[in-house]
Amino acid sequence: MLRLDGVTAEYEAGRRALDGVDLDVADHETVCVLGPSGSGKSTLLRVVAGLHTPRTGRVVLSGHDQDGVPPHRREVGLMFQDHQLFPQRDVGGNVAFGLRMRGTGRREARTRVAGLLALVGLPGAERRPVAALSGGEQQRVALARALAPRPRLLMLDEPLGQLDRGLRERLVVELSALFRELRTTVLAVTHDQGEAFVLADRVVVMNEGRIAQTGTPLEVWQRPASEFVARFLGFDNVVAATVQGAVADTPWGKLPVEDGTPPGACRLLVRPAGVRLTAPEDGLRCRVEARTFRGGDAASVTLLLRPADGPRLEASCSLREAPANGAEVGAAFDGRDVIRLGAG
Ligand SMILES: Nc1ncnc2c1ncn2[C@@H]1O[C@H](COP(=O)(O)OP(=O)(O)OP(=O)(O)O)[C@@H](O)[C@H]1O
Repeated sequence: MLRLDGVTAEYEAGRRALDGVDLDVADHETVCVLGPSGSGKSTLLRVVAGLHTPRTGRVVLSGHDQDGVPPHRREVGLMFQDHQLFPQRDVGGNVAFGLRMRGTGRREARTRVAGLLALVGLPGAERRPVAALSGGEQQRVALARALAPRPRLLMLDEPLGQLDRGLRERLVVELSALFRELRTTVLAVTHDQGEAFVLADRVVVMNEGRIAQTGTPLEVWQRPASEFVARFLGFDNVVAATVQGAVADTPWGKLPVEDGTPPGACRLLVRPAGVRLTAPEDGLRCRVEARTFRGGDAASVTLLLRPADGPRLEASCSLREAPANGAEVGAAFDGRDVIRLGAG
């Protein structure tokens, strides 16, 4: 459906916003682009939409090279962070805009607009002026407008950026169901990992204009390819280590690693879920330095452990088992959560 081949893009000569990006998006796939601010996520969307001309490389949509094809001929829907609604039209007029351009009949347009407004949590808002909407409401109207013409490729830049948490959580689940139902191909930029996890068939993590890793959300969370990806996902237990056989020598002592882990000096990630609490004498002896509550159904607590030697260690445990601040505990390690990271 979409292919980028060695795409580089620059706003100023010599400073690459995209640097040799290769990416394939299959029909009906939802791909989420994640990455820190300035890593090139928006530029990627702009290049695909035809709003920015790449310096080198190709953008191919449904087998057609898009070189020289203007934005309105690309059959892509794009929703920006700053949503750009038409202030002089009411909500219904905004959502119906793309439908009118495509000659959709009045009755069908009305039904579809009503359905989309209900979906984004603004049922019956057709006649409201957009100037009277809050930022979050405007964002929902922009989303409905981008969805209305059912574009073959829908691109969203932080689609739920300004909404409050409860609404985001509800909308993201509905969006994911909607994308599946409409069988739209989606390329979405988000900085919210939870959102990417729900929406994406595949995530692309970007760093300084390059793709640092791509894979299913599970693959990327379970096996971050590099220290950059691991830290971007919020993992802090990353240390220098030397792997030999089924053991890694680390500042926390000798840790088990999975069979087949390549030997040698490397950076090593210990996922907090793989740190099990024991009696102090049965593991690496640590003091509990801080506890952070993570809500949700499977309420869990992140513990910051201070070993006598070596850097601090994050562990997670259930609320019920959480030891008190200052408690002495032991830490034991599960080799399945001890991961050798690649360079880069
Ligand atoms: N209009 C512009 N003029 C000059 N440089 C720009 C322009 N837009 C983006 N850049 C630069 O290109 C690089 C990539 O920016 P881009 O907006 O694609 O990143 P991003 O990952 O979308 O960031 P954010 O998450 O903050 O939106 C950055 O270094 C940025 O400073």
